[in-house]
Amino acid sequence: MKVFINKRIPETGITMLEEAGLEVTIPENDDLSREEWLQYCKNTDAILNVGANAFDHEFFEQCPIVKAIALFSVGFDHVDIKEATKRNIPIGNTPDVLSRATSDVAFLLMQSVSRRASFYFQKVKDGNWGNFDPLYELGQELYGKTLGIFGLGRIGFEMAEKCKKAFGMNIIYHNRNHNEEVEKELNAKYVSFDELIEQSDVLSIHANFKVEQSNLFNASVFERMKKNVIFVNTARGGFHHQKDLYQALVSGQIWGAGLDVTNPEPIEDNDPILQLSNVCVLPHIGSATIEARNGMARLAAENIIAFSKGEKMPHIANPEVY
Ligand SMILES: NC(=O)c1ccc[n+]([C@@H]2O[C@H](COP(=O)([O-])OP(=O)(O)OC[C@H]3O[C@@H](n4cnc5c(N)ncnc54)[C@H](O)[C@@H]3O)[C@@H](O)[C@H]2O)c1
Ligand SMILES: O=C(O)[C@H](O)CO
Repeated sequence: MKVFINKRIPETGITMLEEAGLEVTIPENDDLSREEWLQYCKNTDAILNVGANAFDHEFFEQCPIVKAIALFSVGFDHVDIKEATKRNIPIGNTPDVLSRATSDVAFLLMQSVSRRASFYFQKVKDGNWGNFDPLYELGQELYGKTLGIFGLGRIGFEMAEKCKKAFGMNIIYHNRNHNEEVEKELNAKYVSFDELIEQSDVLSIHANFKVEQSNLFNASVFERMKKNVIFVNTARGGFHHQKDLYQALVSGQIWGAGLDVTNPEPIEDNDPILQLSNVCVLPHIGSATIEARNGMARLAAENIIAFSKGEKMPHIANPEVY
């Protein structure tokens, strides 16, 4: 069986595939245009995909030979799941192995913004250490504050747990369903969306993205948040309206923002948000640790190998395919 991988992944995954007797193709140039990428996809049985290439109507029409797709990500918002399922194509993903690393980044962004760390680091790099000033660009402490989690799944839980342990934060959450275990374990309280945005001192997004939720966090939501709120998004940039977020930050309607994901991605070079002292932006590095990336490679390879043996993929985004 032929497997196309569009970008090199940790060796462990490639070795697993080769030892399973699969024919692996990885292009020399791994920065493929859409056309080049489609060309490779047309000639393969299975795809191990790194990145946000859209598996949309065009893809499924042009690549009828593809029988299985293993994503090198937990998120699958770039895949038309209905269409894949209709065509009996299992879509594998990589849950759990990146939850710690991604929640670490949410925690890091929260702290970086609360103490203006990236702003001050830039000043030092610019040779502008500055004099001790009792009133200049002060941070705020997180002890005992309220953390609101939007989407309390695997990553949201780990973020809530860290914030509880490190800062004794009160946890409120809004999710598709109640999670009684989490309520008991972290003394977390389920709230409505309105309560979440009105009561949080830190609001951290961890839901999986669907296009219907584009720009859910927009001007009308930012204006109802607390003035001291730190807005953290490590889920998908599509959840927030980038210009409305800028306005809310620059007008002091909200206190700060930590973003590992932006809208659009990559962020535009001239996005004025990059000039603000109350913002920290990272280039989508949630899962960028050796441990998480090795785990992702292993899970993605397990998915492809299971498929090649006629077995169910063990980590799957569309279990209804079986
Ligand atoms: N920044 C990164 O590098 C990075 C890394 C990994 C994952 N992610 C993102 O994080 C997301 C979450 O990953 P996970 O493993 O925790 O997923 P998960 O499925 O375990 O958790 C998502 C939770 O969000 C809830 N949810 C979805 N839509 C909602 C809505 N409209 N209202 C309320 N709750 C809603 C779901 O019920 C679920 O409990 C991924 O889908 C991905 O987009 C980003
Ligand atoms: O969803 C994920 O796993 C990350 O965002 C990497 O794409």
